[in-house]
Amino acid sequence: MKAALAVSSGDPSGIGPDVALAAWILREHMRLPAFFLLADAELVAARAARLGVNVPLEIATPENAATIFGEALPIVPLKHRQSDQPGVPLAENAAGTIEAIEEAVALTLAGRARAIVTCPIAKKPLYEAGFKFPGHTEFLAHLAGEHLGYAVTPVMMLAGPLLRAVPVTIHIALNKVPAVLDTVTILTVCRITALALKSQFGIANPRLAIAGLNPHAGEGGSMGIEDEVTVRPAVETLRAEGIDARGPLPADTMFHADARATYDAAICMYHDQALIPAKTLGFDDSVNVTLGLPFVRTSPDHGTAFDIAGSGRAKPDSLIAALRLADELATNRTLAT
Ligand SMILES: NC(=O)C1=CN([C@@H]2O[C@H](COP(=O)(O)OP(=O)(O)OC[C@H]3O[C@@H](n4cnc5c(N)ncnc54)[C@H](O)[C@@H]3O)[C@@H](O)[C@H]2O)C=CC1
Ligand SMILES: NCC(=O)COP(=O)(O)O
Repeated sequence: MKAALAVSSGDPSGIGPDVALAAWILREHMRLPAFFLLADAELVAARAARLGVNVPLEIATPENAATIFGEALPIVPLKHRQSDQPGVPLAENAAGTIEAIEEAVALTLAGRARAIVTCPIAKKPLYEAGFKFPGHTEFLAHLAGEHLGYAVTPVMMLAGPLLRAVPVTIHIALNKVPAVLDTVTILTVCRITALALKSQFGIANPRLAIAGLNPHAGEGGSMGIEDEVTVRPAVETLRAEGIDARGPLPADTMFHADARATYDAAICMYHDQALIPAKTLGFDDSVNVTLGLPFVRTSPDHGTAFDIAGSGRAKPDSLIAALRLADELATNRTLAT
């Protein structure tokens, strides 16, 4: 029997517990891979009662979770307790939120879990509790780097049926993007993306469409120089390496259907350039994947949705897509090694 996926419960005041419970209820109908939830079991029980769903919970180990999964939602309990206050992010819950992510990584690296699926975290309560990373992506890269003994460059990909989009810069203020963006970073992100598309997504010759930074990809330098000075040299180097890369392309005409048919991933220069088209085209079924790690990590594309936590309105679709994609990528990774 395959090991189960490790699901970190995210900010417990958000919809992580809601969508995990809903996904478990749909496990047979949606043919979901087995997963266990790293969580405070009492909080999950309280949330299930609040939502009025009848989900048997069973305290599990990573090893027996896959066996339990058909009959009960396996909970691998946290050391830290968490308080069930949907919609009210609490710094006091941060320790458990961080523990769940760290434990998911440790279990996956030890081969005790198949891959990691993270439910959403809100950054602010974590920062208030001293968390130093902009988001999961950077934290997971840090944990992977500690394990490997060298720095890891994580790459965020939003993967959906209609679009794969990769932001080169991630969680930074827009006014910092031009200074942070450089040719080497674009090259690294594109190489990691091309490799992952081949080895994990089964695309033999991945085609990358690389966006410019400025309107009209800089209009020949008259609307900004970064497209010519920073992006174009990266595209030329990638092409010289045999990677099918095009750009810098005007971002505004990259995402309509005919344009999307010409590439396998859009490489974007900043967070919203990638995430706006990704979430517009597939809010319910896109998945946030971190490439470049020594393990598989996926996540729903949405955030904590504090406005609907505990109300029964949270849709589990993106978590379901994340569970499926984690299972598929873990299989492909195993086959590749
Ligand atoms: N992977 C992660 O950990 C992510 C965390 N976040 C964090 O989430 C927090 C809130 O972010 P927002 O920008 O408000 O985005 P959000 O995705 O949490 O919510 C945006 C809107 O979409 C709705 N929504 C989100 N998920 C839904 C679902 N599954 N079913 C039905 N409706 C849903 C919400 O109710 C809200 O109206 C922030 O602190 C952000 O940092 C945001 C994205 C990803
Ligand atoms: N907007 C995407 C996002 O914030 C998710 O980031 P991460 O927590 O997966 O790094």
